[in-house]
Amino acid sequence: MGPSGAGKTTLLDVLAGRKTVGVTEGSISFGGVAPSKEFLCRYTGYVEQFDTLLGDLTVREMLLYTAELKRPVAEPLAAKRAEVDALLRRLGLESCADVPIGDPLTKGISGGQAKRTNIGIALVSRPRVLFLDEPTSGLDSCTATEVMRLVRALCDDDGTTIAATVHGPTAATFALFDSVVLLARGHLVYFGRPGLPALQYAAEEWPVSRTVSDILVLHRVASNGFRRAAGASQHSGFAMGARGMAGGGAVGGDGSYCNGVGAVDAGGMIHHQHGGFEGYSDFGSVVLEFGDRGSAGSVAGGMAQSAFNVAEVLLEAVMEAELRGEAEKLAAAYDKSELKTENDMLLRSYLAEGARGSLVAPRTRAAALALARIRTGSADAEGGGADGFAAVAAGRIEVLAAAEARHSTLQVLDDAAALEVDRQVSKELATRRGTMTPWFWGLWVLLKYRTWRHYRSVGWLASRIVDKAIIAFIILTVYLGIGDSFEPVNLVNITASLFMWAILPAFGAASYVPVIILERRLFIRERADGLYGVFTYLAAKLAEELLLALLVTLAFSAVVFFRLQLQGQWVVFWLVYFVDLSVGIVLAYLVAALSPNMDVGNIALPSLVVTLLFFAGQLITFDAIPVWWQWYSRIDFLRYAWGALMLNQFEDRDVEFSGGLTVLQYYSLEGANKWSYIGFLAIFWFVFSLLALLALTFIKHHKR
Ligand SMILES: Nc1ncnc2c1ncn2[C@@H]1O[C@H](COP(=O)(O)OP(=O)(O)OP(=O)(O)O)[C@@H](O)[C@H]1O
Repeated sequence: MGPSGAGKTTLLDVLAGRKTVGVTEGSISFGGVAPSKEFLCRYTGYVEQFDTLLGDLTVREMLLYTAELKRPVAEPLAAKRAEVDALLRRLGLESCADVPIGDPLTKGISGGQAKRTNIGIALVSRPRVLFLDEPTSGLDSCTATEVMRLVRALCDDDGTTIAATVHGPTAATFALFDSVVLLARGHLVYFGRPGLPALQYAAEEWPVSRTVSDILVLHRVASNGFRRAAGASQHSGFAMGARGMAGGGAVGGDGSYCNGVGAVDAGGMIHHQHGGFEGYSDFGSVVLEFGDRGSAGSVAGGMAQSAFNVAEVLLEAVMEAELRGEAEKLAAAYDKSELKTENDMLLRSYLAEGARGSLVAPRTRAAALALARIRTGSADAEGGGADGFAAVAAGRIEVLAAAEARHSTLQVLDDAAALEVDRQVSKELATRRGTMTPWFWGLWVLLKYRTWRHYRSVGWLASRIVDKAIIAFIILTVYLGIGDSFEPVNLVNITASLFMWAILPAFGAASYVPVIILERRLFIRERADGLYGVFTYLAAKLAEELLLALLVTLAFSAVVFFRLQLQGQWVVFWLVYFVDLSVGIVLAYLVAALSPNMDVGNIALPSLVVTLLFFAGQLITFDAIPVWWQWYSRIDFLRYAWGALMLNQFEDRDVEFSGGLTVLQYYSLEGANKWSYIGFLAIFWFVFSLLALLALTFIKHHKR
């Protein structure tokens, strides 16, 4: 927890191995050892602050898609379905299971449902650790509490370790956490229990001004009971109680705190016996009850009640310190505190215990601390067993906590199952594979869920067919029947029609750029989640596009070739068109992978294609190109596409064209082989594919 910019997401990213920029110091241990990238991909889940879902899938499909990619291939589909159904039930998503998720423009599920779907995605593979970045952001307080209760249940029921960032939790939400890391400007200012203990710490250790007076009062009330608090406080006039505390009462003061609800007399305090206050929980909040003047007994009559959110007080205090440029002071106070000494001891104990220690970590801090003393061989504990422990407990830890700690200790030491868990975790930590499924399975799942859905989407299909249909229509109507006329006046028309046929797929490829850029956030998340590798992703994208391109090019090339009455082989005419379009698509992917954003991507590809036009051989013949530009013509794939079409048209009838030169001589194509040219085109496809693969793998536009 911490104010905006405190470093919450940064801390989470560092822990989850998702930080891509900056220098990180220190070390991170999972189960006692530094985690590998592969372990983090496979055995941890990360729910980002913003939704990264596939809008055209339903909630159930989204979870099943993830399950098929993240759970073992050997597991039958029925078992995966059952797991997804159980998750839907658990996450309260049954009512919207078959509703398409939607996107900002097409309303699908609600914000809370989307958040729960994201959590479901992270849970599909039953991760050891679940990271949640502001899981409650954008949700109303009721839904937020509901989501966090669900998360708490995951921890309680499955033993999943949860690390979540929260910005301004409700009292109820705050109470769900076992411990809180409070950050300010990237510094750790508190690490311990939430609620009153945190308040107590703040009151004692933080050098803050205004808020501290409130904190102090509360702290005294909390730790010493009302009697002493009343005596000490000149600030507040309120009656107060917290569930689980010794009692409640009205505290006299000057009324400054109680918003004019009616203060009791200064210095006066009356006990009241109103037990069982409606606090949200032991540590989440303190309930303030503003009573009638001087009459705490009449709690029922005319009483105003207000919940005091400890998280809010802490945040307010931290923000105040930040505003005064004193965040470092809070951090320094923590560094010197007894709390830090205790935390360090706990940490050493967990590290020493490794996987077993962290998995069987006791629930309460007091118990954990007692355990730590035993584990680290503290003098008190060396007395042995329960007695030794009781000695520790007698000092600073309550007897109840001692019993709990002893129980946990016995569990740690005696439970054979813990050894098995230990072994299992060690195996997981040693994993060398970031993804669960082989590449061909990943490819199949991507095609099954995403491509199949695209192929049923009119919008998706239209964006890939209509442009080619329009071009084919124009070429058809403009150049109709010119292909078999070898009159000198018609030769330019033929070369021009072939030129247009060769270059337009490259221009049209601009429409494939957004696919990669718009999906970038999803791709990064799914890759980091270990759903698939870059090769699988690229292969799926290309398979999806090339299959459609195959059908579209077959249809349009047949109509154009025969209606224009072009010469040569139709199969060459089609093949050039198909390979040319494929090169354009993969070039678009390469440009998209290199482009930091849509603006750059949109301008980059058309600009590049324009430069290629100049050197394709039709606007200026190869021999006429200045020598220092000829290299560019050699690596211009459009030159080979158009060249192959020209060779197909004229190789059997190379008529005189200009200046005593035949067509192929004039365009420097004489002696060239159309199949070699098609082969060159194919090489471009492979080279661009490889470059796109490298760019997608190594270029990280997403800085976090
Ligand atoms: N320990 C640190 N050392 C140096 N810089 C840090 C540290 N922690 C965070 N930062 C920097 O502070 C900035 C804010 O961090 P971050 O986005 O993690 O904050 P946040 O608490 O998640 O904010 P918000 O609530 O607005 O999302 C980032 O530029 C980050 O790089």
